[in-house]
Formats: sequence, C-alpha cells, structure tokens
Amino acid sequence: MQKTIALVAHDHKKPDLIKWALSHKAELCKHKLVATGTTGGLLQKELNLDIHRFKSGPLGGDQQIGALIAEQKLDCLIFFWDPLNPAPHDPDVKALLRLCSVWNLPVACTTSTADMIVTSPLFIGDDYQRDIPDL
Ligand SMILES: O=C(CO)COP(=O)(O)O
Repeated sequence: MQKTIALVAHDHKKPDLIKWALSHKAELCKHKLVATGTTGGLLQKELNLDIHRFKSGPLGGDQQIGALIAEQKLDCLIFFWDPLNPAPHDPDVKALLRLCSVWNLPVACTTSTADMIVTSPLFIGDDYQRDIPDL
C-alpha cells in the first residue's frame, strides 16, 4: 500500500539524508513523499522524484508536517535533526517530535533507525495497523 513519508533534515544533516534516501530510492519511489522546503528541493534534485515541498522548517514547514500527523495523513517521518547545533525554531522541532509520540507515528531520527523502518516487513507489508489514540 502506498504510504505518505515525510523527509526532513537540518542543514548539517542534509548530506546524511540525501545519502540515505539514495540508498533507499527503490522503496521510497513507491510512496508519496513530502518534505520541508530546502530538504525537499535538494532531495528532488538528487533523487529525481516528485516530492511535495512544504515551507522551510524555520518558516513553518515543521508545523505543516505536524498538521499532517494530527490529520492522520502521514505514515512515517524521517527527521534527521541536528543534536549539535541550536535551531531558531526549536519549539517547532520539539512540537513535531511530540506529535509523533502522541500519534504513535514511526519516526526515525538516525540513519540506522531509518534503515530499519523502511526495510521492516511491517512497513513494507499492508497488514500492520498502528494503534492511534482514541481521543
Ligand atoms: O528546519 C528544518 C526542520 O526543522 C528543515 O527545514 P528545511 O528543509 O527547509 O531546511
């Protein structure tokens, strides 16, 4: 089943995300891809895939992706945030990660976790239904 996957990386982590996405292009191209602005532009160029680009993270892109989660329109987030450099929009970053926990969304913040998510039979198959809050 086609899923919607969001791809986001902070500036120092963008090379890692591009490398990771190239190595999983065969799986990623089966799904609908969305991204924050700058990340999406780079990925589009490197992967040559159609990617819906939201606003840049500091301009509200993280919040737009958060809204997708709250509306149950997102299936997975790959978010390589930067633990070594402060972001001006840190509250937005925190809010996005918080919503992943609220909605039990599969989220990867490292390449190893991202590898495991997109190669998991639970991700690739159609049967797995994650629990979502009954609010
Ligand atoms: O800041 C970001 C995520 O918090 C990413 O935004 P960009 O993809 O526009 O750089």
